[in-house]
Amino acid sequence: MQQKVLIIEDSSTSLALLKKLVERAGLKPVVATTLAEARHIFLHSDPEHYLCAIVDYHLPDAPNGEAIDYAIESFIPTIVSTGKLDADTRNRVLAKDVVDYIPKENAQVFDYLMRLLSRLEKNKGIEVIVADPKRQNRTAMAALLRRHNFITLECATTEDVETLLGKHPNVKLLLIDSEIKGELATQFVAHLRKTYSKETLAILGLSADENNLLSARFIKSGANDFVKKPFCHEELLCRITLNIDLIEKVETIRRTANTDYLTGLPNRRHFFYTVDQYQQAPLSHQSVALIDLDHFKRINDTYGHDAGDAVLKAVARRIASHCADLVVSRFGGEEFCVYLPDLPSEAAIERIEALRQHIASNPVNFKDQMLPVTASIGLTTASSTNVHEMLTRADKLLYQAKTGGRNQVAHD
Ligand SMILES: Nc1nc2c(ncn2[C@@H]2O[C@H](COP(=O)(O)OP(=O)(O)OP(=O)(O)O)[C@@H](O)[C@H]2O)c(=O)[nH]1
Repeated sequence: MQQKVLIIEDSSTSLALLKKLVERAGLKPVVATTLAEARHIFLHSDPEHYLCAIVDYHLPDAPNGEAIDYAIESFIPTIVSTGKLDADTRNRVLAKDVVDYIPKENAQVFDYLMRLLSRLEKNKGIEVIVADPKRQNRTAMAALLRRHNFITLECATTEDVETLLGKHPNVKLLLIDSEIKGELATQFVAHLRKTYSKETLAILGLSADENNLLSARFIKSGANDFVKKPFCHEELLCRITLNIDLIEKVETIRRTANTDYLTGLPNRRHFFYTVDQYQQAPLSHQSVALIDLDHFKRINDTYGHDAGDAVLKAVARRIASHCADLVVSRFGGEEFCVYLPDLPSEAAIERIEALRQHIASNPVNFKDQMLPVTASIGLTTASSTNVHEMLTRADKLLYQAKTGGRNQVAHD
């Protein structure tokens, strides 16, 4: 379901701009020009359907931020838009439990709002651990993070942090107080870094300690950042966003570097990395299948390059679904590779023969034309710790399958 954004705004210029921005972010704007109208609209709504509200500080029937209180009380993460930017208004806005505030009618700020909306959307899938020995601190911090749509997990000891990290592989951020119970906080951060890299888990140290050396000690032990208590919410959230943005950028780069751009399958580089991971443990069986589409040039020549691309994508999907438990890769051009760890030879042969039949019996629909596709496959079941040796054997067998008439599996 498309997420909604409640906009409470009486200026028609700002309203038009906000609506456009919300739509551009792929969200559905729901508009009210007064607090009364917002109450009416929201009466039959489910807060769960709203990503957030963007609320004007000053409205005809709510001149002093009453609409902000209403949105917050309705459990919607609330962003305030305000024409006034004086310190008093800013402090009054931030004293309410808002996500953030944006000054109105400033093009750069609207760019910031776009990023904020996208962040709120992404945060819904991000788990954060708040590790602090004091329950009151934990609760306040978790409430602040939930306002930004993060999923929060709380604990008081280093032992519990490790248990939570083990149970929740999607945790991207750990906020750890220097007074955490258990191990010394900085030592514990260094210990965590043996398992969790800076690119997968951001660790942010917090401390009320007057000792100025603590920030450096946290960072040298492997923390991504440090914030001194008492902290300004705005600064803390900026730092959290910076660190999480960085983790996501690294994830994107890693994904791109390991994925074939056309089919979305893992690429050759990822194949070798994954096989290497499997080979770290002793394996009683290993097989490698090289799959090459037959007369693929003809498809390009007859139906065009787009048709060729569509066939490659369709075959990739079939291989991926048929071999979901195996290591699959597009090696390049019209060649794919499947690595079968721990499958006895007979089972591997059966599996790959079934894949060949699956490809051959499902022509690809391209613009309502059914394009027949077959594949020749070379399969070696002679296990070796050197996967390159196995690939050379599979390649020779593939050649046999081609010269033997195509649309067949040749195995040793
Ligand atoms: N559409 C499309 N074509 C590609 C892509 N990569 C490689 N090709 C084409 O795949 C074709 C491979 O042709 P050949 O190596 O002669 O092999 P073939 O026609 O499949 O013949 P056999 O393998 O002998 O059955 C070439 O025409 C390449 O241009 C791609 O990403 N998209």
